[in-house]
Amino acid sequence: MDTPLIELVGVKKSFGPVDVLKGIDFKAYAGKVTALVGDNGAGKSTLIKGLSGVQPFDEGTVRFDGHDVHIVNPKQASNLGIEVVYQDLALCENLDIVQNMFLGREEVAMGTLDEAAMEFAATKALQSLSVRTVKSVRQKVSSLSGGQRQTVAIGRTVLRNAKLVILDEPTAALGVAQTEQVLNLVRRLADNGIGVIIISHNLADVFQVADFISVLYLGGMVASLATADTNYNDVVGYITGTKSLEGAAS
Ligand SMILES: Nc1ncnc2c1ncn2[C@@H]1O[C@H](COP(=O)(O)OP(=O)(O)OP(=O)(O)O)[C@@H](O)[C@H]1O
Repeated sequence: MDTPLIELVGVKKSFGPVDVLKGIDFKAYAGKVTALVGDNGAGKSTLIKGLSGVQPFDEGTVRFDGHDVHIVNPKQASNLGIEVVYQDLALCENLDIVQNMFLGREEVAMGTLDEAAMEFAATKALQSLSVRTVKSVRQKVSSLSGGQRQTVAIGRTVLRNAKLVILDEPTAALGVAQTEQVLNLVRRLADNGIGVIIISHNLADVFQVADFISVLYLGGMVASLATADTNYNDVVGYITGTKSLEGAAS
């Protein structure tokens, strides 16, 4: 297998006396979708916050594209090409799609915003994901559905030339058809060569979209599996702790 795009070795994080991540090993690959699953409180968000520099890890090694890195703030993560799409999506309702996709990184030409260039780049980013559900990139976000909003947030990561996109529960608030759309989008992100980590409580989504499944249980990584080599019941067993590390191909 290729060098992992991201590799964690022995990563730890504590809050006071509480050990939340107890020496985690984890890998995710370019062009692949890796699902990170685990029950409430297992440590998924803490792992993601460490990767995105929001809440740096206490100990352990982080390798990005084969190189040791120290991600201590979000800017550093972003410079490496790590983008997180949080559940709240961080979109501005009163701005249109282009404005949201360029938020804080607007292109300027001769002292004014280069609207044409931004519109072109936003359209191109959405086209690279074969997005057909958005009528106009000048639509306000307030007029978009939940699935379309996810599309905008995911498109923004493409525009930022992300190498690793982390999606926190991207389908949690969506109905069946929109979930399908977003999962297709997740697949296309990976097909474009981007490494994708998806956090989800919905195992049907996980089995549909993920190439690999990593299971956290009480701050430990109990299984790292190829989706093709496992099944729903086993993954539920790892999540609930009824199946142990033994037998896990981690
Ligand atoms: N800032 C903090 N201070 C103290 N404890 C924390 C802090 N952040 C997280 N924790 C604890 O760490 C544990 C893991 O939390 P985390 O949010 O990473 O879990 P999670 O797997 O993302 O759960 P969920 O699926 O509910 O979002 C929990 O027991 C939580 O209470």
